[in-house]
Amino acid sequence: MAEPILTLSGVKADIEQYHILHGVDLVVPRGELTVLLGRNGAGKSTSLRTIMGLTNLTGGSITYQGQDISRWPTPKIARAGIAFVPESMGIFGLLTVRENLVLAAVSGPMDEARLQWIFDLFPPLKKFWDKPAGTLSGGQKQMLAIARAVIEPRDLLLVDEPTKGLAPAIINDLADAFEQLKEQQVSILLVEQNFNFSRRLGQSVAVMNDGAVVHSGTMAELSENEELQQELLGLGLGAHQ
Ligand SMILES: Nc1ncnc2c1ncn2[C@@H]1O[C@H](COP(=O)(O)OP(=O)(O)OP(=O)(O)O)[C@@H](O)[C@H]1O
Repeated sequence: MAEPILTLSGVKADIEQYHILHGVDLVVPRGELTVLLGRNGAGKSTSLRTIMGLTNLTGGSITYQGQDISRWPTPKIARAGIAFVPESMGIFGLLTVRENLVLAAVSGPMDEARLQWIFDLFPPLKKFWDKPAGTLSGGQKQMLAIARAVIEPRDLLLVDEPTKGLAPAIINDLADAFEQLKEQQVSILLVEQNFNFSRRLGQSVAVMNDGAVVHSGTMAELSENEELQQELLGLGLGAHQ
């Protein structure tokens, strides 16, 4: 396994009076795509938010590129190179695709070579460059949200359930784009519920249940073991969704 870019050790987090994360242990290897799976309410989104400093960490530690970022404020975490695409995507519907990307490039004008790289990853963004983002399809909006996150170089990309509500053909386009990001050794932590999408892309996998990671290993191992899938994810034998 590659060296870790991010390590969560015994991470606990509360939302208001509720204890949501009960000691999350998670390793994200550098240059790989790691999938965080688990049923609804297992704590996947809360784990991403806690990494970004958006949810109150009450115990344990988060180490990123050798630094303890557990108590860092969110802007400092973002500046250190972690990009976050929340489930709500955070794009501006009334602004054009171009304007959405211009606003995301906070350090200065967009880099032309990087923009070309983004167009290669997500061709619809070039096609709809001057269209309001609100008129894009669900999959294209997701592409724009990811493009905003990587319009400037980032070391780690956190993406929360990009396939949610998307048609199968669009999910396939999105998987192709993630394949390309993977080929370029971008470190990615992907929260997902769609097991077929996850197994196609994931190298490492962690499964959460009730606020903790209950399994971690290679995706190849989980992908081959239907009993383990049934036990951890409640997937019917041979019935992958
Ligand atoms: N704002 C909140 N107030 C109270 N409880 C919350 C809040 N947000 C999340 N929770 C609870 O925290 C737990 C974990 O939620 P989380 O969204 O992290 O789960 P998840 O694994 O991402 O699931 P999903 O796929 O449904 O988003 C759930 O029991 C949820 O009800």
